[in-house]
Amino acid sequence: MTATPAELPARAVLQATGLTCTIGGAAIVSDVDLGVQDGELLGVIGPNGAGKTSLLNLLSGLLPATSGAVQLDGQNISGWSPHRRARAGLGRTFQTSSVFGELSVAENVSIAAQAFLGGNLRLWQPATRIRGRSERAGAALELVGLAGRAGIAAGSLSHGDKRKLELAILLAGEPKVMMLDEPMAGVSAEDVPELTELIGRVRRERGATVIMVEHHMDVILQLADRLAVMHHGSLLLCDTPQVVMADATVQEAYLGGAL
Ligand SMILES: Nc1ncnc2c1ncn2[C@@H]1O[C@H](COP(=O)(O)OP(=O)(O)OP(=O)(O)O)[C@@H](O)[C@H]1O
Repeated sequence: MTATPAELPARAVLQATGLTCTIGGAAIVSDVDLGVQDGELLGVIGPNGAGKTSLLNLLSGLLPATSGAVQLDGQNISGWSPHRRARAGLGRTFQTSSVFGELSVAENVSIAAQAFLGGNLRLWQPATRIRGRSERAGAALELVGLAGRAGIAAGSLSHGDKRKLELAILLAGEPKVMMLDEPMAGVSAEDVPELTELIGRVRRERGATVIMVEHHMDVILQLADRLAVMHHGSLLLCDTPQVVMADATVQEAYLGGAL
């Protein structure tokens, strides 16, 4: 009997299989099987040192895998450089802010849009390419609410606004998968709700597929469709937030530690 669409497994845009990284004899990520479905927000949680950032680094190619595979849209991208993975649609932000402070807000986003459209940053460019670049950059800045501050130096933005700019930079590259590494890190408590709302809006308006590492449980519970729990480099559990939060092993893993 043919399966109905509802019974068919959802399509994983990004799939890790047996992903392992051993450094100096220690497995910092061990045999992780994890798929991110089209349009979902997958939260990655776990105590400090559990391997969350290392998992993102393995997916984005910044850390070489000892074994295992990564597939993007069904294509095996294992062994590809970080740059090639980014060009193929794996976008990434980092725990620490990574904007060019001397450049304007608009220039920061323009560079990302240019990289997506291809070509280099030479002065002479065909008018269509310049238009495409500035339209993409403008739309991304509009979405994150920074269009009115496009001309100011990125370095003069508040930490929360720098995080918004990083999102705009990511969006301008139109990634298939957005990987956010602790987007709330360093953001003041009063800016957290606005940034949380923004990530939710980006998902709704762009249909974005997101993997997000975050320690703020209130944020992750508000945004995530599923939660992957890392512990000592292994994937402890991946399920709905309700199932994960009720799981005795997860609660034990966190006993005495910050979620
Ligand atoms: N390049 C590396 N060389 C050696 N050890 C590393 C390297 N990168 C990470 N580790 C180790 O791997 C473990 C996992 O680190 P990772 O940063 O991935 O954890 P995390 O879950 O993101 O932690 P946090 O929540 O504190 O950011 C840690 O013990 C860390 O010291």
